[in-house]
Amino acid sequence: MSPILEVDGLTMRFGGLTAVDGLSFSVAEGVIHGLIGPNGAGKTTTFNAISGFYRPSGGEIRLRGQVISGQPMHEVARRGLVRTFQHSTLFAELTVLENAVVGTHMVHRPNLLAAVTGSDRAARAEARERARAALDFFGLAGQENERAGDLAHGHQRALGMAVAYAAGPQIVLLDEPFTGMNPEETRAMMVLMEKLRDSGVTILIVEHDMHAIMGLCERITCMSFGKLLAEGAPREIREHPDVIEAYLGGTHHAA
Ligand SMILES: Nc1ncnc2c1ncn2[C@@H]1O[C@H](COP(=O)(O)OP(=O)(O)OP(=O)(O)O)[C@@H](O)[C@H]1O
Repeated sequence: MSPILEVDGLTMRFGGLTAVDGLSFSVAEGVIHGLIGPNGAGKTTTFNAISGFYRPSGGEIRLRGQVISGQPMHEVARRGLVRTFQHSTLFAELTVLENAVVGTHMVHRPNLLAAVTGSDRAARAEARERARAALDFFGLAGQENERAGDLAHGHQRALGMAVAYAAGPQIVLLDEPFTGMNPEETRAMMVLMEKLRDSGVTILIVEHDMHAIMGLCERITCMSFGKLLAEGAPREIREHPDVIEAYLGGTHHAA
């Protein structure tokens, strides 16, 4: 099957520092694909470039063969690629449902104010329906009216995924979704991700929790110092001498 996402010679420079240096990899449709590497390897920068947060200094990013690099985030989202952030609750003061409604407007109507105030009745009802379906999918249906900031940590993370899912993406980029989770929350989140993948959404995930990454991903890309270091199935990556060396030689150790 042709890849849904292609990163082709991506380069990101910040002044004199090259954070990502000619990185190429592709993500097959319908899989959970991991992007790993020691601290400072360039993973978050890569995510920011793919999702339209940064304009690449060089290279090209393609979604289903169409160039998306250089497009703004809302346009990238409209085309079907949505990301979550490391600290993913969008609006702590809004209710769970209102947060999910904002997710639907990432692609259907980029006007946040209209999203929250709901100037147009039919569109608002439709957005609420999509938002409710997303909350239901992630097991948050009973908490629609709670303030997002009051949710337990694991539920806040699930809400971050529901907000992304409400946008109706073909591929989601998850940035360290297991940070701060206890083992039980991690397991619950892994089940949600598999459910998301099984619903037809491709997942690209940056994560330091090696146990979770190895258990979840069909394929893993490992980068180091901005470059591709190794790529393969979890077992190949776990046993790859360059990967072991990169982790042991750096400040971060694989669990
Ligand atoms: N906006 C920026 N301006 C300048 N340098 C940056 C910027 N963003 C990232 N960098 C640098 O680029 C390099 C890659 O950083 P990045 O955050 O992408 O790595 P990472 O693999 O996500 O690390 P971590 O696992 O610690 O989150 C680092 O040296 C970092 O200091």
